[in-house]
Amino acid sequence: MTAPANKTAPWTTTKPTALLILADGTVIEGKGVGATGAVEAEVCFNTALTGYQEILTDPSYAGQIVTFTFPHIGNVGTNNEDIEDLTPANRAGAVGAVFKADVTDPSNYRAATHLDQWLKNRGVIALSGIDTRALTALIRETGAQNAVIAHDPSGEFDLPALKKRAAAWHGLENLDLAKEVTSGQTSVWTETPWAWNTGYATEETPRYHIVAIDYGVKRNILRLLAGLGAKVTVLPATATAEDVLAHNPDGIFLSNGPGDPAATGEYAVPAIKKLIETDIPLFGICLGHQMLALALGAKTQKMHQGHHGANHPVKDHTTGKVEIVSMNHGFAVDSASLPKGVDETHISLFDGSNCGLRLAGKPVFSVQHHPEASPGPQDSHYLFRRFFNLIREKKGEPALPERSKAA
Ligand SMILES: NC(=O)CC[C@H](N)C(=O)O
Repeated sequence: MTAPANKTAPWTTTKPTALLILADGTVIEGKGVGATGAVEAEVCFNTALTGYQEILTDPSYAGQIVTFTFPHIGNVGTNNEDIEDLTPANRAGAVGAVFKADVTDPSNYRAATHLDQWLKNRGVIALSGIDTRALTALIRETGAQNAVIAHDPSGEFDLPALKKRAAAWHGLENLDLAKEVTSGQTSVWTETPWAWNTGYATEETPRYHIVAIDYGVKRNILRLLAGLGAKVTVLPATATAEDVLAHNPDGIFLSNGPGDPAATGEYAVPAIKKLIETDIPLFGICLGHQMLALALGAKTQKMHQGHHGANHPVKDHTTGKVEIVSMNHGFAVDSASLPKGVDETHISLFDGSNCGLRLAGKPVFSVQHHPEASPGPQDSHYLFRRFFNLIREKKGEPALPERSKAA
């Protein structure tokens, strides 16, 4: 396969100001956007049609460069609301981005900052003007690639040195990034929940207490938990089972997050093992799902190209319903390794891979996809209600319908 460089693009009649250098030495030339410098990361592609700001600020993208298959990125600018990492100061999220079209001036009433400036502020290096279809096809054929993305407005690059860096980068396997992106301190989530997100009227006074372990949690997860009537205490990734139980929670939530789930085996997995011994309802999303599977004795593995998009079909075996979901993962739970007593509840209809599990006889379940969306369809919001119903059941309260009229 030839390099998907687009050397005839108008801005490259002089020198390219940004490069994407794959570990195999392929050099893709483009126009620099955002921060300058060079960084090693894994390149993946995301097929969502909307939500570039939420995608770029999803802490699960730490250590990754996102190639957007949607060609026009930046046209609605950026704002201060569509940010998914918990503390903006952390600036956790993708380290690089690849766009097809040049970034235009924003045209949207919510736009506060031009994408170029916003990427600069966050330290994200991007390049535009390449054939993203060809790059996506290359990733689909050869798998997610280790690479270096480099931006220098002078167009002066030390190519041999950058190629060396790309080839030498260790990749995401065995890499623990959750500890790096966690907000790192105990806090109570206070942002006002968005009632429209829940399908139910927001409860005025929280009736339940949920402890969320932050491995790189997305804001919309916390909003949805709060919107269903919970006070949410956020604990750092390294919280022990004792730290969690000291808060006397009605429910425990394991968040999404970046890196290799198997690399969290020293702190997260042992804590989760203890937490599932209690009878407290527990719900995990994405990295939280993968770590729960590890705690139950299953295995996780690196995927070929991963799932990154907002249009993936997933089947819920417990209801027979198909939901169109938001996805962002490069590792997956090996269904064949699920031990007895652990049921596979959801599968991807793209490749049959595991997308959910539940522990027989315990109020414990998790999913691989992103029911909080942001961005993406809200088909899976019912999973939050499923979690709350486990809490309600334990308290002797009647179950809420899983699906509101809107869902
Ligand atoms: N969104 C997530 O939590 C991602 C989980 C994990 N880092 C993966 O890539 O599979």
